[in-house]
Formats: sequence, structure tokens, C-alpha cells
Amino acid sequence: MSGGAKLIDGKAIAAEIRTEIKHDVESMKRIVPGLATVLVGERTDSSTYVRMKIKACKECSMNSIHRSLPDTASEEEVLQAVEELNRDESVHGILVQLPLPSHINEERILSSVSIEKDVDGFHVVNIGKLAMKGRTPLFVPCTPRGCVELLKRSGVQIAGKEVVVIGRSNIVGLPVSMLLIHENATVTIAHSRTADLPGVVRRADIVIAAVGRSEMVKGDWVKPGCIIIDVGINSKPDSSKKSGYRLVGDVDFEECRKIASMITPVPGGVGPMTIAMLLRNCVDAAMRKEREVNE
Ligand SMILES: Nc1nc(=O)c2c([nH]1)NC[C@@H]1CN(c3ccc(C(=O)N[C@@H](CCC(=O)O)C(=O)O)cc3)C=[N+]21
Repeated sequence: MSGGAKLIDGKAIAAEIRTEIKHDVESMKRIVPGLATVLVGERTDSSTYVRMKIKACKECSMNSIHRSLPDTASEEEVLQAVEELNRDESVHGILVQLPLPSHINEERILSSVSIEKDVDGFHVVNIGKLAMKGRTPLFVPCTPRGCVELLKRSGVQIAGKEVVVIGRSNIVGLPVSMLLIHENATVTIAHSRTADLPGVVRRADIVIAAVGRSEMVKGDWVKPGCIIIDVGINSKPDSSKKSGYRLVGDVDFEECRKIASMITPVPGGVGPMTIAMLLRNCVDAAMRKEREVNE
């Protein structure tokens, strides 16, 4: 294809979803949806993401409350913060920003979030239901849900397609694979130990790249006309930028855009969708609560 791939504009699609969310929020009579964010420590990337989430809540007429703990906080102190938010009636969703400092047991903290408020979808019960046929988790993890939503809103038919997911993390690779199987795709999960990774990726009608390695997927790895969703966010030194770096994905964008039929950019692809889906999950939780109150 000489014209090059069509861009899947995640920023624009996320803005459209935020408009739908704001509309839902304003149609609610008794409840203002509230998102709680918990940040342990002061990693600059985590602080930035949390700030973006709080700003997005405001844009959608939602409430947000934030709890910051020092990176010296004990596991008990983090648990206590989560449990307070579990009891707080004005909070409908709780997000514990990852990664947590290494002295804290991540699974223990994530499983202490009430299932009804688990807007990240990381609680073992929600993941467990996602992994089973015919069960419905209360929440689907935000980045995976964002990937599927990008495909659907770009008019891509998922059923029957060969999808190759590169990466097997708990937050992206594994859950997005489950979700795509539920959408009737044929899914291959590839990873760092896959033999002949380029050969496997070349089979895909749809590639989901979520390995966390800068520009790893090259133009000659992908089938002409395929659709590429790039979940990676990596910083690459770039002396022409004031910050000294720029963001790149797991896909070599310049090479792959010449071969694919559709591709997401980084930034402006999956990232903004993650936040939109977080708000969607939180408003869904509040709407469920409102229905309960009405019954
Ligand atoms: N409990 C938890 N839930 C998360 O959802 C979660 C997390 N922990 N830890 C870290 C990752 C990362 N993440 C991103 C969200 C938005 C962008 C985003 O909007 N990125 C912009 C660029 C932002 C920039 O310029 O830095 C874009 O891709 O266009 C990126 C990454 C959520 N995460």
C-alpha cells in the first residue's frame, strides 16, 4: 500500500467518549460519580498520570479525591487508606497507582479494593471472571478495554480475525487477550521467549503490541494491510526536544505505517483511551449504585 496507514486517533476518540460520560454524569439525579486515586511515593511519571486522571474527572463533571502516601508508608498504612475509601459513600471507584514501592505486596493491596469499586479491574475476582466463559466481571481493565474500543469505533470487525498480542502482562497482554477471545478473534499470545517472533507477528490481521520495548516491531514483521494497536509508552533520547526525550511506542511507527492499513500513534493512541475507560468504569459503578438506591 503506497498511501500508508490510516491513523487511529485515540485522542479524538477518547474526547468523544468523555463527552458521552459527561452526558451520563449530568443525567444522574442522586449521585455525583467520585473517583479516588491513591499514590504511594513520588515517581514523576505516576504523579503525572494521576494528575491527568484528576483533570479528566473535572472535565466530565465528576468528583475526585486523592490520597498521597510517602514511599516509606507501610503496607498496613496503604491498606488502611484503601479501606477508608472502601467505606466512603462518595467514592465509586478506587485506583491505586502502579507500580507500588517494592516493599509493598501489590496483590494484597489490589485485592483489598472492594470489588464494586475496582475500576482498574485488577482485583483477582474481576480478572478471574474475565478469564472465564459466560461470566461477567464488574470491571474490565482500562487499557485492554481501550484497545477494543479503538478497534470497534474505527469500524474494525474483530470476529474471525487472527490477532497476535505481544506481551503477557497482568495489566495489558493477558486481559486484552481474554477480551479479544470473547469478541471471537483467534488470539496468539507472543512474548520474549516466542521462537521466531517476527514470523508469528506476520500472521496477524491485528497486532496488539504491549511488550515495553522501544520500536521493537519493524516494518518487515507485519503483514501488508494489517491493523496495529501500539500500547507501548517508552521515552527515547531526542536532543531536538526541550525535555531531552520523546515518547515512542513498541512499534517502529515510520516503518510500519507504510505497511499497515491502520495504526495508532504514540502519544495520542491508546494512552488517552486508558483514562477515558477509567472514567467510564467509574461512572458505570456509580450508575449501578444509583439503580440499587432506586430499587
Ligand atoms: N493502577 C493503575 N492504573 C493504570 O491505568 C495505570 C497505572 N496504574 N500505572 C501506570 C499506567 C500507565 N497509564 C497511562 C495512562 C494514560 C497515558 C496517556 O494518556 N498518555 C498520553 C501521553 C502522556 C504524556 O505525554 O506523558 C498519550 O499516550 O497520548 C499513558 C499511560 C495508566 N496506568
